[in-house]
Amino acid sequence: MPAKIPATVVTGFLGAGKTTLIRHLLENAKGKRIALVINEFGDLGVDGGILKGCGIENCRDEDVVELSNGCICCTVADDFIPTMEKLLDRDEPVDHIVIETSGLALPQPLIRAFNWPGISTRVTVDGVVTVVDGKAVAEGRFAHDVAAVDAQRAADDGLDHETPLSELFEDQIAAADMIVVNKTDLLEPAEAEALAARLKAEAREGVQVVRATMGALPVEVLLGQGAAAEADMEARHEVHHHHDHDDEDDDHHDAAHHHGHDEFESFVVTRPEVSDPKAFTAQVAEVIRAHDILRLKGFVAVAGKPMRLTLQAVGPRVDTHFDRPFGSDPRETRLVVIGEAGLDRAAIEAALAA
Ligand SMILES: Nc1nc2c(ncn2[C@@H]2O[C@H](COP(=O)(O)OP(=O)(O)OP(=O)(O)O)[C@@H](O)[C@H]2O)c(=O)[nH]1
Repeated sequence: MPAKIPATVVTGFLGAGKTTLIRHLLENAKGKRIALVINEFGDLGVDGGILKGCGIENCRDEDVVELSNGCICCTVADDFIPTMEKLLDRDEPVDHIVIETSGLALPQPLIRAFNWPGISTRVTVDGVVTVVDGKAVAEGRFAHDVAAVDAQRAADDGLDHETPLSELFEDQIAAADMIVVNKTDLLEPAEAEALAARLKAEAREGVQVVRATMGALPVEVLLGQGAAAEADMEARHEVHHHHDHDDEDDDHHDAAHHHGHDEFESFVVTRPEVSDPKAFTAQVAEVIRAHDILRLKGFVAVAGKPMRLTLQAVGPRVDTHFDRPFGSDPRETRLVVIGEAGLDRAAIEAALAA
C-alpha cells in the first residue's frame, strides 16, 4: 500500500495570520507540491482570492480548493470527504495537503474526519498548527485562565462560565501539535517570550511553541511533524462541555452551542469604486470600533487604479495593499464582515456607504 499523504491542518482565531503563514509556506516550499483546502467563514472567498493567482511558481490555481461555506462538522460527508477524495485521486499526486480552517471553526471535527473510511487509509494528519495573534492574546482579548475555569466547573457542573470566543481559543490550543505565536513584531521580545511560555504550559505535553512574524517559518519546521493527530483525538479533547453529551442528547444537535459557530455571523458589503482609499480605510476602522466587528476583509476598487486594494482588518488594525489587477472579477469593492451574532447589518452597510 502506498504511504499516506500527509496533511497539515492550520487553525487559529480570525485574523491570527493563517493565510499569511500559508502564503509564506508556498513561497518557500522548495519544490514540494502542496495542495490547499480552504474552509472560510463568510461567502466571499477572500483567502482563496489571496492565495489563488498569488503568482507563486509552484502554487497552481487548481491546487487551491475551497470548501463551501459552513462548518466542517456539518458538511463533512457531502463536501469535505468528496473534496479530499478528488484530491487524492489525481493522476499527479501532491506531496502534502494543507488545510486552512475557518477562524471560527473547531479544529477537532475536521481532524476526526480523517478517520472516515475511504480516506483514513490514504491520508494522515501530519500536524495541527495553531496560529495565535500574539498581540491580541497578550492584550488579553482572547485570554483565558484554564485553572480558574476548572475550579468554577468543579464548583458547579451545570454552569458555563466561558464565552464562546475563549472556548474556541482553548479548543484550538487543545488540538495543536505546534502553536505559532504570530505577530511578534507587535510585541516586546519579553512579552512574546512570556506568552509563548504561558501557552506552552496550557497546551498538551510536548507541543512545540514557536514565535513568528508574518508566519515566516521554515517549511521543515511546519511540515513533516508526523503527528497522526486523527489517531489520538482523546488527547485533544474539546473544552466545550456539550460534546460530552453528544451520544445521549442528539436532539440538540442543532442548538447553537453544539457547533460553536452560530454565535457568529457574516455578510458581504458591496460598494462601487472608492475615490479616497485613505479616507475609506479610516471609515472602516471607525465602523469596526462602533460595531465590535471581529474581522473585516476583502478587496477595494480604487478609482483610477487597475489593481485591487486588499483590505484586512483584525480588531481595530486595518492593513491595505494593492495585490493584483481585478482581471475578470467585477470592479467593485467587496468586504466580508464577521462578528458575533447580532451585528447591526443595516447600520454597518449605511456607515460603509457614507
Ligand atoms: N503586524 C503583523 N501583521 C500580520 C502578521 N501576520 C499577519 N498579519 C496581518 O494580519 C492580517 C490577517 O492575516 P491573515 O493571514 O489573513 O489571517 P487569517 O488567520 O488567515 O484570517 P482569517 O482567514 O480571517 O481567519 C493581515 O492584514 C496580515 O497582513 C504579523 O506577524 N505581524
